[in-house]
Amino acid sequence: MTISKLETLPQHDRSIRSSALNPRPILRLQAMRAAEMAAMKCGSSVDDLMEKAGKVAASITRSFAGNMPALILCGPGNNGGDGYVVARYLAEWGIPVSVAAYSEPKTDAAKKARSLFSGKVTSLDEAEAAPLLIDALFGVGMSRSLDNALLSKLTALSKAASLRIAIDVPSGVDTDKGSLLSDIPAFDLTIAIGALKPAHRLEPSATICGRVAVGDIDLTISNPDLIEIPKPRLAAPTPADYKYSRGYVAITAGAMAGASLLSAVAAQRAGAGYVALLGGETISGPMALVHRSWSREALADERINALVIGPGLGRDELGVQRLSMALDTSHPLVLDADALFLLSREGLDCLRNIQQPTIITPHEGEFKRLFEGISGDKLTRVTKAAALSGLVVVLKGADTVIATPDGRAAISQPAVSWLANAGTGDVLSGICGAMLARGMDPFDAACTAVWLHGEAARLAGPGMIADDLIHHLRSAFVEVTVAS
Ligand SMILES: NC(=O)C1=CN([C@@H]2O[C@H](COP(=O)(O)OP(=O)(O)OC[C@H]3O[C@@H](n4cnc5c(N)ncnc54)[C@H](OP(=O)(O)O)[C@@H]3O)[C@@H](O)[C@H]2O)[C@@H](O)CC1
Ligand SMILES: [K+]
Repeated sequence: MTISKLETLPQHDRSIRSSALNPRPILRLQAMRAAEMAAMKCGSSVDDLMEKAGKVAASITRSFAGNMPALILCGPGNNGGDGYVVARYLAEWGIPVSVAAYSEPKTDAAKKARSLFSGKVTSLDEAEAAPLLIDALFGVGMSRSLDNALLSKLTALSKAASLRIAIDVPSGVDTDKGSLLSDIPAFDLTIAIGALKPAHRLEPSATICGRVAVGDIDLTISNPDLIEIPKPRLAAPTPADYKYSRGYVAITAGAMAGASLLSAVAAQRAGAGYVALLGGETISGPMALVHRSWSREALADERINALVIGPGLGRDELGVQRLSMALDTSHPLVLDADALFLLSREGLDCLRNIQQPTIITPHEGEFKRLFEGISGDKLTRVTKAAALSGLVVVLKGADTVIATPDGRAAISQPAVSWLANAGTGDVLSGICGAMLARGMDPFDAACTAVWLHGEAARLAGPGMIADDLIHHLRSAFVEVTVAS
């Protein structure tokens, strides 16, 4: 290749700096029904969809459980219909299968599916336990708690089984809220029909679901407003990059040295080219960390691409002053920890002048203090909080939910429970800062940060502390880094 040809190679594409591979949509009941209707407009009947649903569920079941004899519990609606289709396929494949019905099928599609299954169907009372229990009682049409007789039968059959699989959602969860309508047993695998639902990712139902596999039934889902936080792809620095082009993150120090240091080192390990601790001269840390005195001039530095404030800030007068000065800048912001405490004390009105991209990362307690009047399930609360505050809200937890003021939202895959310890939130805010500083919009920045944080925790494993997260952030980074 000649030099002139080399020079005409495409420039570094900024879009690849933050692209994710096909996020998986999460469909609430209404969106699920809409996708079903859209499929029908394109020529699929409910029978077709049920056939696909049952076939893919049977196939996933066989991969998961092998030839284990199965007992399938079928309800009156289309979830029960899926169950009859699963039964037909498993029987065709030579797997011993018995079916017990809660009641006769009530929908046309379920009646047809029932009629095509040539095996015996007993009443639920007569059902005998099998090594594999398949729950096709109720799916997204579950409208109330299970009656006591049904609940105790389900519990007994579940205890007697070696493996438990739920079709679409476990019978007894609220599909949109992720709450439990009854005290149901946990499953080893849930086969989500067509797409994930909030119940597969929100607690407590996410835990009840066990592992989740999505059974594809060829639904077309465009521009979902709710997604699962995807594995990101981050471009490696190019030869043209230099420290400031990779992002300058300023971390505000304060009363508690360790927390702001954790946040700063996390920002460094999350790829920021330049990280400065403002106002934390006495704090040690890596030699590559820059220490700058707190001053209006330092804060006004136009090279700053993201300002993190809150970890270790303190709740005293100094903290209040620093927060107020930070809010007066035009830097993209990450507000966490003590900044959130002070905001809840001073009132959300302090945020009225904020125009720049801003992420807040409360845990449940901070969220409740900040948004006192907001109630409901986690997804609803975070969505309302984002609309009310005009900020990207990251409500942390085993099921972290991120929402934007314009109504988009994302839920994480279940996080490892070892993450519940001091300092892990400080690390997350530093990673958020690094992602904002590399120019991502705040929703993508928050999603990427939560993914990297969760992956670092998974890699760190049992007994991890916040410092270990920073160490494992590098390995998490390796997994998502693509050549530029
Ligand atoms: N989306 C798709 O594209 C596709 C979806 N498919 C499948 O359809 C499922 C949704 O089916 P669905 O709408 O018929 O509702 P479903 O969950 O079977 O339950 C409704 C029935 O249960 C009853 N019932 C409710 N709660 C109860 C309780 N506690 N105790 C007793 N009864 C209770 C309720 O009675 P009612 O409230 O009307 O009195 C009604 O009779 C979905 O999850 C997926 O598996 C695929 O087949 C095709 C493609
Ligand atoms: K079910």
